[in-house]
Amino acid sequence: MATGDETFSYDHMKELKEFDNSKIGVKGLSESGITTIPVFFIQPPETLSDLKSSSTCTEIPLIDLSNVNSDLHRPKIVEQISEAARTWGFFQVINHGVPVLALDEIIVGIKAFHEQPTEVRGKQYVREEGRGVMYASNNDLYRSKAASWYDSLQVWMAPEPAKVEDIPAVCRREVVEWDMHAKKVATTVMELLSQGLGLEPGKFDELGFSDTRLFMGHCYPYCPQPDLTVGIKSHTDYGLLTVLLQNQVHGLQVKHGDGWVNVKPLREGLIINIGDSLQIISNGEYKSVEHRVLANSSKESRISVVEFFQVDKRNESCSYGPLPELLSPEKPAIYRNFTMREFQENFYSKEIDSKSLVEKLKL
Ligand SMILES: O=C(O)CCC(=O)C(=O)O
Ligand SMILES: [Fe+2]
Repeated sequence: MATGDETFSYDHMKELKEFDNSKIGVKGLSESGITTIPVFFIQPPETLSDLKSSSTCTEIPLIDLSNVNSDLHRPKIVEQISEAARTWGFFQVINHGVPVLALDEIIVGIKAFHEQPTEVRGKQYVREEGRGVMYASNNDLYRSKAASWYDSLQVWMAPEPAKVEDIPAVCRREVVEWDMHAKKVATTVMELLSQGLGLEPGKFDELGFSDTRLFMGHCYPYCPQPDLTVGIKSHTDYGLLTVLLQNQVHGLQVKHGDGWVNVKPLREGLIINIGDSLQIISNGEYKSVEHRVLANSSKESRISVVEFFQVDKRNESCSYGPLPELLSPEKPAIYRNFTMREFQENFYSKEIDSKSLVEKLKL
């Protein structure tokens, strides 16, 4: 009989370490056929009650990039994309130029990685956040109050790219190619976003917006108790821009107004979102918006491929802040500058959460 003592003797850290050392990830837990999730995955009541808040049936803006190089159509696309970045912080692009084959291959490659036999995967399980290749469950496992139901493969693409031979063979070519495709799309989008602020298209390229690139291949396996945990808890992304591709399994939600909006899987679509750093350097014009992933209740794993873009993280003392071109007596800076050192410290000191960088820098 449960006496209640278990609650008091429960050692969160010990349980986390046992799980981490088992190297099986949540994929392994899911495959073991468990019907109840370990206690350390159970989210606090405030997180759980918010999961029940209704999601509206609106959708994030959809932007067609087919005529992006036409003088006639470009201004309209600039307007659409900057409006989406100002009001939603999230949008989906189609006709972005990435071949359908490449979209399919990266999803298949990441799925294949996560679906290798547990022992094979376990040999590659390593928690080393700052460089090279990492495969682990919950990047912030030891920094968060409760764990979430996802595993990820993380590969640093720049400024110090992981050794190609360290990228798992099942998805090596796909990951390397994806970096190129994601960077191309991000460049196009950044040019449009720059124009949307009234700046030269090449402004963000000059700043080196893609000098730091982090690739992540997430897996959200079936969760037997999706009402007690999350796929990824609500957070904003820290960098400048994120490019995201998902398979056909639902789960991603974006905060809009008081509610959550489901980002429906759209074959051939790429999801783009504004990160905290871009909210700051655009002096609040573009919004970095909270998003989360629900724990997956479908038998098929949800796979997502994410690439984060940021200025060179090695420029530790370099200072970034609202672009002077955007400031005027009517529009003074609303954020102070930050250095990459500060950015890095903030990133690694806490669990992924909401707006911490933006809040911290607010004047
Ligand atoms: O898997 C997703 O759709 C979202 C992942 C995400 O938000 C992140 O990695 O920052
Ligand atoms: Fe995110």
